[in-house]
Amino acid sequence: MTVMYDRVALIGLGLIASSMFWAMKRGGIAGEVIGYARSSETRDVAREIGLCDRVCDSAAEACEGADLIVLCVPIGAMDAVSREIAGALKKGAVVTDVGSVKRAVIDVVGPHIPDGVHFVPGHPLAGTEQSGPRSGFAELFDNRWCVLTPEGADADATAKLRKYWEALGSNVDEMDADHHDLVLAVTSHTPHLIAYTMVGVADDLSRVTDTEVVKFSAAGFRDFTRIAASDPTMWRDVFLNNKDATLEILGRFTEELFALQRAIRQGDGEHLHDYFTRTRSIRRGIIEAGQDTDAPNFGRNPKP
Ligand SMILES: NC(=O)C1=CN([C@@H]2O[C@H](COP(=O)(O)OP(=O)(O)OC[C@H]3O[C@@H](n4cnc5c(N)ncnc54)[C@H](O)[C@@H]3O)[C@@H](O)[C@H]2O)C=CC1
Ligand SMILES: O=C(O)C(=O)Cc1ccc(O)cc1
Repeated sequence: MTVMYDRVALIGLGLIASSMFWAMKRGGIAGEVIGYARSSETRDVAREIGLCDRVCDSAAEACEGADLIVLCVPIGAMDAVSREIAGALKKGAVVTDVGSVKRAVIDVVGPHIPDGVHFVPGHPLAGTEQSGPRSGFAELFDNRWCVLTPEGADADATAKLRKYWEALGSNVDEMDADHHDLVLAVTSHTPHLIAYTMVGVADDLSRVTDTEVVKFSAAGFRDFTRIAASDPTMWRDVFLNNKDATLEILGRFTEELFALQRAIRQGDGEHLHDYFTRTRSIRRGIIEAGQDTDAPNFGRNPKP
């Protein structure tokens, strides 16, 4: 139990912020946690369930005197909240964020950060399809990666934020923001779009009833429906703000899909078999690296 920051401000009180709060409480990592959310309903829920030591009615008030400020709002709201808090940030404070896209956040938040305040962008690669102040839990970040994209930010501020995420349970890596956005386009953003599409296709298919879809959902499709139940605002903002990388990956995806479509039409079993053999090795690689979160022993593997 080591207090790393005397006062932490969480701006936006949804899945990620509430998980951070419970993880901070679990580890005794923050002296005091102050919260703010835009809607009064969310602030009322937070007060009711004891989410944050104090909940403020303005973002600026929540940031007064804070040593660490974490922006936990959808990407599209990052500009507005950083504008709101800029005047309240104390010298030496560290501002970070948890947004799923990094370049766009750096572009909109960076200009509002005053001299003497450090901005170290971040992204915990951990989440669920749930959202809102009641959805968080302390274990969310355990054994998951958190990527920091410091781009020349103060080395001490970055090193301390790294230790903070480790104290929350994560493994931490550093990356260039554009590279982060490309990696996430492959591993998270495009897969979400594909899940949204497949569930949309099932919903559109009038010859198969909704009841049949529910009744006969195989495990793969059930995973798609879970992912496609993710927060619409958050995911709209991800695609609007990681446009180039997502479009590049989608272009490659549709090319491969067309090739598989042709192999099916032409009865080219060799093409299909070779392709599926190659993709199988990716899954095996994930399991060998101890990153299979579905495995019963996940989280009990030694940290890499
Ligand atoms: N949900 C997930 O699985 C993950 C989400 N992220 C990122 O974390 C951030 C937050 O996501 P979640 O916690 O899932 O969202 P959420 O929807 O659960 O919570 C978002 C919070 O922000 C508040 N908010 C929205 N607009 C606001 C504004 N203009 N001013 C102040 N508050 C505002 C909402 O009222 C809500 O309290 C997003 O940027 C997302 O890309 C990162 C990793 C995983
Ligand atoms: O629920 C899932 O499967 C996720 O993929 C969660 C998630 C969503 C967004 C992120 O930026 C990181 C992780």
